[in-house]
Amino acid sequence: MAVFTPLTDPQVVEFLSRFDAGSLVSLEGVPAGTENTTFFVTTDRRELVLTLFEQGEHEELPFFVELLDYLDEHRLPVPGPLHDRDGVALHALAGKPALLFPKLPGQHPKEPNLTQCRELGDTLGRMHVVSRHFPGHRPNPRDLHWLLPMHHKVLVYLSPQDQTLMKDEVEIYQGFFGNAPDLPQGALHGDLFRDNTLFDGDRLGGLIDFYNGCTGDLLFDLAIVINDWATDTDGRLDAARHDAILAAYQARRPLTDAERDAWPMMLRLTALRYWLSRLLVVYVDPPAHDLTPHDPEQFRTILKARLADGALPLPEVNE
Ligand SMILES: Nc1ncnc2c1ncn2[C@@H]1O[C@H](COP(=O)(O)OP(=O)(O)O)[C@@H](O)[C@H]1O
Ligand SMILES: N[C@@H](CCOP(=O)(O)O)C(=O)O
Repeated sequence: MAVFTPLTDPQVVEFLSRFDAGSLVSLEGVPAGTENTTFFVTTDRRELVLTLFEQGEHEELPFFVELLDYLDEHRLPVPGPLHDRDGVALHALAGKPALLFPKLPGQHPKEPNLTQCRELGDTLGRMHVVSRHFPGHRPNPRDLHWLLPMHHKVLVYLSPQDQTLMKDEVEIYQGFFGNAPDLPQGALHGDLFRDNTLFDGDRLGGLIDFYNGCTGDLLFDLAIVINDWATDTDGRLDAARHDAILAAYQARRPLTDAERDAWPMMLRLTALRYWLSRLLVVYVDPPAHDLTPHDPEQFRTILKARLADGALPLPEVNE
């Protein structure tokens, strides 16, 4: 159960009174969240989601509001936050920063089919076309600049072989990305796993949970998607899902030559990024609340599979 901050009906009634969103009918805590407190709020006019921010840098919340507003204005399927009658989106509730969102339709796909993969690739491609012009700025909090200092913190918990694997990988990324290949930049989701999407059947209802959102290499976002959406249980790439996502993505935004060169390395870097962030949660900085952490091993397996197999050929782009 992940309602870290309970709310009463009168608190929510008072909160809703600032918005043109109708009157409270029901309030339901959402068990699925892992970082923030989420409620489904039904009013006599619409279905909403109320998020209370439990952790993270609260001063970064205006960036997320601007990014979601921007993507919503460009007709991407994201929950554009509701603004009150004075135009303000971000408020405090029960002492926590709070945002109200439209409730988007659908469920998280566990085993996405090829139509869903195409939808996702198409939407991410559209998003990256518009996000290149997003004026905001937030450096990627999980890129190589983060890997470099943070990987030292977990080495002591790893077997000698895994220590070597992690150290060697970070050094290789430093050599490759340190020489700064010229990769297209823009705003990223930063964590676009299946459980941060909602599908209503084969229709993409929305992309949610933008709190890893940042600006940086667009390729980083795409590699996270492929490692989560197109990987089999043994960590190896699933060619059909891989091709469906990448063909649809590239129909919107073909990869540049520099991105094609960097692709195998970016798949490895983003796999290690999650191996490391999950190890940090398990060994170094466990959450205050009692939730089962994600399994770091899954991303070690993915990294080893990318090393053994390399990347699959990128599908041809139809001009
Ligand atoms: N706009 C939305 N529309 C529909 N469901 C949502 C929306 N936002 C969040 N949810 C639901 O709430 C759950 C938790 O939200 P999320 O932002 O992922 O929280 P956390 O960051 O704590 O993991 C999601 O898994 C999803 O089921
Ligand atoms: N989706 C991630 C969790 C978010 O990553 P973090 O670096 O913000 O902790 C996962 O599956 O590990």
